[in-house]
Amino acid sequence: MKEVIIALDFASMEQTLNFLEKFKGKKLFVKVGMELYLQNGPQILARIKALGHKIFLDLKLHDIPNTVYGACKGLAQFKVDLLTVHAAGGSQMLAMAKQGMLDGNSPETKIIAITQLTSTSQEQMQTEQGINLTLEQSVQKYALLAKQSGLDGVVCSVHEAKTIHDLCGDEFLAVTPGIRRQEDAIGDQQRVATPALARELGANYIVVGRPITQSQDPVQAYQEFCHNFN
Ligand SMILES: O=C(O)c1cc(=O)[nH]c(=O)n1[C@@H]1O[C@H](COP(=O)(O)O)[C@@H](O)[C@H]1O
Repeated sequence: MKEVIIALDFASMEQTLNFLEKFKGKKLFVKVGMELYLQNGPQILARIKALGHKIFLDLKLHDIPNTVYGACKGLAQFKVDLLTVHAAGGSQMLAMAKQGMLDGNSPETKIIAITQLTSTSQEQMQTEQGINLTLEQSVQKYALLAKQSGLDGVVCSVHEAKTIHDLCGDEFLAVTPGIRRQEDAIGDQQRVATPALARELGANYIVVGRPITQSQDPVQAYQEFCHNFN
């Protein structure tokens, strides 16, 4: 299944609902990240769900295992489709995230791990995080850790998607942000790719924010991303 996920990086519920209205009832897969969730709370999830959209809840949880377990157990009630945690939290934290979701009775929520953010370059990773690997190796290491800890996939850039499937299997999800068409501004992203390259390298989902949300015609931009990815 290949789908375009729209990142709803808005501050308010009103802005979000106005944006979604433009799609005239089409069922979408949308991402609620920290900007929207932290200012509007869980009610934003209920509102979006009531419209029939699938939800990727991107909270990038990263804490001690017991705390992440409790957060996931609590978040299970919202029955989101995807949830993010940071692979850097370690194998025990990753396993406890999954366990929390199961104990909260939402086995259908897939948990995926952030490997290296698409805004991180290899040089920055090596100098600031002190990781003495290539970026590709670091992403692979985190992907294997996530897989061994029972997670459903990872967030990575398109450039790492193929090796992740080779290493972890085709069922293991590669969810890829940092998607830009030739004409789009790159902004704060580092490891970017076009939707066509994402298709070619086997990404399961592409996550697209500003090129759609800031577009003059978001519906048309969304359709263009879908067309080029599918
Ligand atoms: O977890 C994410 O979704 C994520 C991980 C990552 O490595 N890079 C990344 O850009 N994202 C998210 O993907 C979206 C990308 O937005 P744009 O750069 O506007 O397309 C944002 O909502 C980011 O929070």
